[in-house]
Amino acid sequence: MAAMSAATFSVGSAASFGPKASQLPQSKLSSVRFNSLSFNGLKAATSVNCVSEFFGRESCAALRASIVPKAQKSSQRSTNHFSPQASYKVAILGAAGGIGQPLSLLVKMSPLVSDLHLYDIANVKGVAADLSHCNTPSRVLDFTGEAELANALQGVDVVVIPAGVPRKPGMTRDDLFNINASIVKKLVEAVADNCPNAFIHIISNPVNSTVPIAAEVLKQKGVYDPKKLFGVTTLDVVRANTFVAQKKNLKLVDVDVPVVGGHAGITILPLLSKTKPSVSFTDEEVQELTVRIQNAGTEVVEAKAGAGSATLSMAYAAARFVESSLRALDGDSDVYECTFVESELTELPFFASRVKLGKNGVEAIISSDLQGLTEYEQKAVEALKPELKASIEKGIAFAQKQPVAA
Ligand SMILES: NC(=O)C1=CN([C@@H]2O[C@H](COP(=O)(O)OP(=O)(O)OC[C@H]3O[C@@H](n4cnc5c(N)ncnc54)[C@H](O)[C@@H]3O)[C@@H](O)[C@H]2O)C=CC1
Ligand SMILES: O=C([O-])CC(=O)C(=O)O
Repeated sequence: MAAMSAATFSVGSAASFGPKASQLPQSKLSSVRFNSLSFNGLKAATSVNCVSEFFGRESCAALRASIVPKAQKSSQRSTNHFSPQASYKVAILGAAGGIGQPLSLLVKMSPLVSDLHLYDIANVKGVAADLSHCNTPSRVLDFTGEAELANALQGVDVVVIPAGVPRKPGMTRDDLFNINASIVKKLVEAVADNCPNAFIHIISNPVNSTVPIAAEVLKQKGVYDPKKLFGVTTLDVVRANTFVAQKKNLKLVDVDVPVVGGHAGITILPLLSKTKPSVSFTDEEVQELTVRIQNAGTEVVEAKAGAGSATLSMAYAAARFVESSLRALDGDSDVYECTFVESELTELPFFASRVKLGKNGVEAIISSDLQGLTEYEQKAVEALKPELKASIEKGIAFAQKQPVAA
């Protein structure tokens, strides 16, 4: 156990056992890199099994063998091992919450993170103390309350915002607007003042409105860069991949389903016809899978019966999006994710789709995803637009009614 927890591996060392990223199918890239996070301290044995899906048995045997000597060596160190790759600062605002805590743990495992800033209005000190004992590269700092918010954001490259209230059974995401709109507005004002060049990942619901609020705040502050503001919709892709793999009996790591539109009800639109690997669905399967993916958040809210909404799967999805952003910042030119961004793909000002990420944020919006759709998908794109438009306009109107202090 001690040896395992002391094992230290980097993305680079895992990758060197198998094909280069450019040799892997596109659909595998995020998962490869994301799975390799787990080499940086936790669950080494399980991860080796998982990664053998990509790297093959021989490579994995070599990898497994190499765990032991590295682990033995590193167990003699008394302090954290700082990897030369770890160079990015990540701030999580709402870090003590249901999403914030497991997300902080997953980001703590990233070999690309040098500093992890955990901010919340309460209870974050203990979370940070606990997390700081993990012998992975990043330094963990805690910040409590508004007075410490500016410090939490100094020099930060990626800001993740899961702050706000979650749904209870019977509520829509829009029912969270009255509380979460103000929370997001305040936090993004601070981001604009303290780290205006950071990538901003908005998790707080309703994402279809909170992202437009954030954009408006950044515009009012004169620092809006549409390429760096993201609504996190990765969980919709994660769910679509899981449900499709289960339904069609496919290997999970192979499956990639783009999900477009927004992040609420019918605005969540999985493009099943674009599933990779190519797979055919009956009309009934399309209907059943689409509805399940659209209602997956509600499925969790109901199962939790008043104790909140998705936290663990959301943390997993958000950590994947953070890692993808860090890889893009680090110069990886092969990073694609679905996300809700300013877009010209439709007549709406914001739309979720696959984008290519680069050092400066969104490098390209993958417009081909909206071409060659089935009739069902075309109709669904048209059907989601009125609701998405209303949510976007609601967010913009809210932010314009309460302009930020200069
Ligand atoms: N984008 C997506 O796919 C998903 C979004 N969500 C949303 O994420 C949000 C958070 O969900 P949970 O973590 O489950 O809620 P939670 O209630 O467990 O945690 C929220 C945290 O935010 C903190 N907070 C509240 N006001 C704050 C402020 N002004 N500054 C900093 N921190 C503040 C709270 O103290 C708490 O620690 C919700 O709005 C939820 O709807 C949840 C799942 C998926
Ligand atoms: O359903 C919710 O309220 C939380 C959420 O956005 C999701 O799980 O997709």
